[in-house]
Amino acid sequence: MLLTKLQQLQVDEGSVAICFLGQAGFLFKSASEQYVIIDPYFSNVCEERIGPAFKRLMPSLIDPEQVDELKLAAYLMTHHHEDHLDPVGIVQMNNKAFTFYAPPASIDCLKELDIPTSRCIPIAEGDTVRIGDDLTIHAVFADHGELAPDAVGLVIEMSGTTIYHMGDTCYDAEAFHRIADTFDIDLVIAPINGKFGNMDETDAVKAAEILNPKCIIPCHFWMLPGNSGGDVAGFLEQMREKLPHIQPRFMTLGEITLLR
Ligand SMILES: Nc1ccn([C@@H]2O[C@@H]3COP(=O)(O)O[C@H]3[C@H]2O)c(=O)n1
Repeated sequence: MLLTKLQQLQVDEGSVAICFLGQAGFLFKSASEQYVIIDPYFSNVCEERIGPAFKRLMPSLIDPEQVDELKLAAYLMTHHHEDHLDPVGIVQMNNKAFTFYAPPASIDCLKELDIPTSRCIPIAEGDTVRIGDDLTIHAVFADHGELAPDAVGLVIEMSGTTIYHMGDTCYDAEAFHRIADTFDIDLVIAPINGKFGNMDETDAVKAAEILNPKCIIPCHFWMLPGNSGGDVAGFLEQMREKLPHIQPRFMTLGEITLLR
């Protein structure tokens, strides 16, 4: 149902539809009807592999098989942890007429799932990938520590907009200044869980001050009790007080918003 809604949505030139899938997962649709998915978490594999505190609280609103039917322009992953690279969901995608772009440890996981090498493109900080006329992906800094040394953030340019999905990262003012100097960012998607080295809501506000986007969407909250803290209300309050010129968009699960 959610995907039907997204497919029926008219996206005007110069706009991108952003659909929040929960945790760090997002699905983007451009005016030219290109779909890009990033870090979707479809299953409950974190509880199975890590333990009961990692049981998912929110249902997945999309089936991997349905996503497959969208004929994605790109399936992007910021790193290999299961809530970003869902091995259960990925093997349920039957046709797989799309390419994965992900850091090397993630590519290794895909190969273990028997995804052909021809469909796995490794990316690292500093890489740029152009896909057709209207989609460019830049792999940028992320610091997720020893848990995922090759983790990246991703800057996605599509339909005349620039979206920066920060991936899982700590706060690093110097690195964020470099990114702000390189890209004119419309939307930042920032983790706020404050666990396993990730930024919390205060860090996300400080990052927004440096990156200076038009709007910011918080993510990585309330999905897995063991790994999804995050004070959304505190984030919204701090944004209102400190950065009133930047629009925070708190998205509910399955919500679709238009970025212009
Ligand atoms: N006991 C644990 C706790 C956490 N984890 C993983 O560590 C990751 C840190 O951030 P993440 O990438 O959102 O996902 C976490 C778990 O997969 C794990 O594998 N075992």
